[in-house]
Parts: sequence; C-alpha cells; structure tokens
Amino acid sequence: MTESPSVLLSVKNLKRHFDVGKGKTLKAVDGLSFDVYKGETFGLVGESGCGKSTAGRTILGLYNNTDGEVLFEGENVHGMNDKERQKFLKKMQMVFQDPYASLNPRSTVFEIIAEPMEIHKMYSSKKELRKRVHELLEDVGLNRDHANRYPHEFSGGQRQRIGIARALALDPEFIIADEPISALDVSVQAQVVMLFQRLQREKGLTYLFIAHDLSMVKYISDRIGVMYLGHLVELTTSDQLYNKPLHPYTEALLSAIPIPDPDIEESRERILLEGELPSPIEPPSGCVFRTRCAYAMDVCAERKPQWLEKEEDHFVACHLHDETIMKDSRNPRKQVQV
Ligand SMILES: Nc1ncnc2c1ncn2[C@@H]1O[C@H](COP(=O)(O)OP(=O)(O)OP(=O)(O)O)[C@@H](O)[C@H]1O
Repeated sequence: MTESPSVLLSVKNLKRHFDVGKGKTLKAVDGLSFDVYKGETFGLVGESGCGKSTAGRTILGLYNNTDGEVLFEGENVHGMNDKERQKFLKKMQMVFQDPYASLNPRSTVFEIIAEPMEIHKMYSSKKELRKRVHELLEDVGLNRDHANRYPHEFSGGQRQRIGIARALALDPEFIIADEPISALDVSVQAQVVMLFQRLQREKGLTYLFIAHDLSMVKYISDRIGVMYLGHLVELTTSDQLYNKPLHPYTEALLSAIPIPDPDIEESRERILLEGELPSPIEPPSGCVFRTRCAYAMDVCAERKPQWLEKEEDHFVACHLHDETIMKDSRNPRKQVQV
C-alpha cells in the first residue's frame, strides 16, 4: 500500500476581489481550491491576467482574502495574530519574476541576503551571519566573492539566484515562485529550473510554481492546476495533463508549446484561442471559458461547470466531460469529441 501524501497547504474556495470603483468588482481569484503536498512542486498555469499572482500573494497572506481560506500545516493564514504570522512567514517565502525589480539596487548582495535574517534576529554575531550568507551563495551556485557586489553587476540568471538565496535565508519549507524564469533568456531558464530542482532535493522544499505557459512547468511540476479567469479549469499530474488533457483551454496551452522537431512542428494542428481574455469585472455567465471555446454549447452560457474527478487525481470543470449534461438529448452538440 502506498502512503498517502501529506498536505502542506490547502486552498479552499479562495476568492480575492478588488473594488475598482463605480460599484464594480474585479474578481481576480474567484473560488480556487487545491491542495499542495509536502515535497511536491505544484504548477499553477494560465495566461497573463488570469489571477495567478493574486492567488500567490493571497495564499502568502500578502493580500487579504475576500472569501474562502488558506490552511498552512492546518493553520488559517488569514486568521493569524502578529506573532503567529511572523512564525509563519519564516516558513513560506516568495521568489519573484523580475529579480532586478525585487532586489534593492543600493544594497550589496550581502545586505540583500542578510536582511531577512537580521529582521528575524537569527544570528547574534556578525561572523555567523557572514558565514550563513556565504553558504547560501554557494547553495545557489554563486560564491562568497559576490557578496560585496551590487545587483546591477550580475546577469539576469545570477540575479535570480540572489533572489532565491534571499528566499532561502530563513530556511523555509514552502516557496511560491511567481514566474521565476519568464524574464530570463531561454538558455538560462533551464539552469534556474535545475537549481530549483536541486534545492528541492537537498532541502526537502515544497514549491508552488507559477507560470504563464506549460513549456517549462511540465518538467518541474508533479501536478499542475490550469487557471482561467480566476478559476481552476483542470488539475492533474504533469504526465496526465500532457498526455491526456481534458479541458479545451489546456489543449490550447499545450498546442502553444513549440516542438523542437521542424517536421512535426510544421505539420501539427494548433489550437488557437480566439479573442482576448474577457474582463474579470464582467466575466461570462456559466463557464468562464465559453467565449473562447471552439466547443461551446448552449448549456455553457447557462450553467457553471462542476468540478469533476474524471479519473483518480484528474479533475476538470467542463460540461463536455459531464455525463449528466452530455446524455441530455436536447443538447445540439452532444456528439462533439474533445
Ligand atoms: N491591486 C489590484 N487592484 C485591482 N486589480 C488588480 C490588482 N491586482 C491585480 N488586479 C487584476 O486582477 C487580474 C489578475 O491579475 P494577476 O496579476 O493576478 O494575473 P496574472 O495571471 O498573475 O497575470 P500576470 O502574469 O500578467 O501578472 C487582472 O485583471 C489584474 O488587472
């Protein structure tokens, strides 16, 4: 019998809405639910504007939640007092997309990495602190000579390594990496992904890895949640998502990944998404994806799809996969095969 994985983070019907004036509300995150298991990498994927960053920040408690809850090791992230919050913030850290914007240009690398440890008063002696900063630099593939330099003296990939060293400073259990490789050259992306993987093995880290496409995330993630307009539309293991996607949006994301073989690349069918992402201020009724879905049926405008477990660990929110809807003979598109 295999042991069931232990849940580190549980996101339950999480909502984060923004008041955008004139009585209107922008539903950036509108009912997310998923668990992240200890030691895994959970990929959260969706195009720009679908609410990934807002989800990450709300999970970390940087934003208040509008509704729902986030449990970290069973504790409610949005219901903590200051002391509990300080303790929690040591365990959960964030790595940002643009390492240049997230590192203070006037601080040395030493100061950048040491700062969180100084705030949390982790070392009483300067010597110990220095030793720890040097260790962290080595952990991320830099060296101690880099400590006295400034962020502008480094390449994009090296700056992201500095950002990762800072995130590791408090010895966290969980890291939310918000598009950590999107701003980097393709050649550097793989190196940073490998660094994340090595650190995970060495330190037993758990990751929530946010990305706007599936090309890298499918290599690094154990499971992937596909997000569209504030909602999850599909969730399963990386292999299953790649080999047997169920949601039309996932298919479109997969078909956007370039294939290195030019013959296959030229002959394969691409599923293009029509139109723009609708506004989260006035999302479509029923299924939020229906306005860009090639398979949309009447029912898609009328009813919100249910979150269905089609196979073990494979969830989808799409009427095409809902037998109770597809067996309805009044449905004009019931023959559609996805
Ligand atoms: N502070 C805010 N106030 C109002 N609207 C916001 C705020 N932050 C985000 N939004 C809106 O929420 C929606 C989701 O944004 P978010 O940045 O979370 O998406 P994303 O998928 O991470 O996109 P990107 O990759 O471009 O950052 C967008 O429509 C965005 O304009």
